[in-house]
Amino acid sequence: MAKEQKQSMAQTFVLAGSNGHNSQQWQTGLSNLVNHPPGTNHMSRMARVASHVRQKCAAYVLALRPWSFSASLTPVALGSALAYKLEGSVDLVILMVCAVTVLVVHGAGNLVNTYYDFSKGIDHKKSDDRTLVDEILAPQDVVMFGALLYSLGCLCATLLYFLSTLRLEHLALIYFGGLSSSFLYTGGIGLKYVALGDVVILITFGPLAVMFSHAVQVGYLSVLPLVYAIPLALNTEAILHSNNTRDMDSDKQAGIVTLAILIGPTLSYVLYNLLLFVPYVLFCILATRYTISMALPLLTLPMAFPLEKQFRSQCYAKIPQKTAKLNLLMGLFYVFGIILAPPGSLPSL
Ligand SMILES: CC(C)=CCC/C(C)=C/CC/C(C)=C/CC/C(C)=C/COP(=O)(O)OP(=O)(O)O
Ligand SMILES: Cc1cc(O)c2ccccc2c1O
Repeated sequence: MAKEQKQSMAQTFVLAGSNGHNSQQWQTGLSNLVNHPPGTNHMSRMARVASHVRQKCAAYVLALRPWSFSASLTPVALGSALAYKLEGSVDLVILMVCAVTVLVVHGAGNLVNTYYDFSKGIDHKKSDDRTLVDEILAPQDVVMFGALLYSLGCLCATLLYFLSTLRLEHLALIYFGGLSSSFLYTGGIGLKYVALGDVVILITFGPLAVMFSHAVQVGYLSVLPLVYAIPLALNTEAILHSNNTRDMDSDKQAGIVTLAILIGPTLSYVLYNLLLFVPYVLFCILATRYTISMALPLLTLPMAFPLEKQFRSQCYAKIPQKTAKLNLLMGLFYVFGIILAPPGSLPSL
């Protein structure tokens, strides 16, 4: 094979990697490169392979939409903080494994969402999620990656069974509840497409995830984490609601129904404000009635007002991402508030 021919083959591979195209093309390019074509500089070949592996890895990480991960990390931190207050200590290994479990199930849910939104023609060139629309990854890559994450989640849940004293049936109930919600959000019956996505998010990213993280630490199920999850769950739902309000027109065209479509733009604005500001009202009540450390999340109020203003002006660009940033900070301050509360000062059931 002539040297120029091999170089053009390598270039095809470069293009396949950067534009995406399909994984078969990428693999063909890769095997051609690693098959040591004579006359090609070994180091530059290796550098190209390394660069493409890096590009592919970056594509997989971006497909997970990591900006949304605050939504699953804050409830894990909250559940562990509550366990710390109740039991006086937390097991850091359990905390880490629990965080990875919830994170990978969330990530898998995002991939299922990417796959089904694309196959139903809901995602388009102007969508936030263009992993498949722009051919950054092939649908088969997304399916395989999702299956890998679900398997990793099951492995972590098994590890948690051995690390925690929580009964198997309780652990399995919450874990598979989270796993099925993450799939059914867009897969199977597709709860998102029949205006039930908001309920799924409120439950999974709120009570379910907080309860899971609390239960693996203390070894039993309790209703306390469900109550503490309320302010955080409302704020997390604000992320999704802003997302759905932004996508209202394209979702309508695609023939799906979301809560934002059902209630229209004006009530959507009212709902976004409720989801954004009711948690602050709850923190004010907790701070004045119980302990001042519960006022810590109020430090994020200056971030909430610009979001309200941006939503009111119907300029929805990046509102979900900005709300997710607020979610992370509010969640962290909430957790610190709980940790710093004097013993016995927090409301208990
Ligand atoms: C308790 C355990 C073990 C796990 C819980 C783990 C969680 C939180 C699972 C929830 C997974 C889930 C429902 C993911 C869906 C994520 C989501 C809201 C995607 C956004 O979907 P769209 O509304 O289509 O947004 P885009 O328009 O940006 O695609
Ligand atoms: C991608 C994505 C998008 C969202 O709007 C989310 C909202 C709440 C929780 C998770 C979300 C998410 O993972």
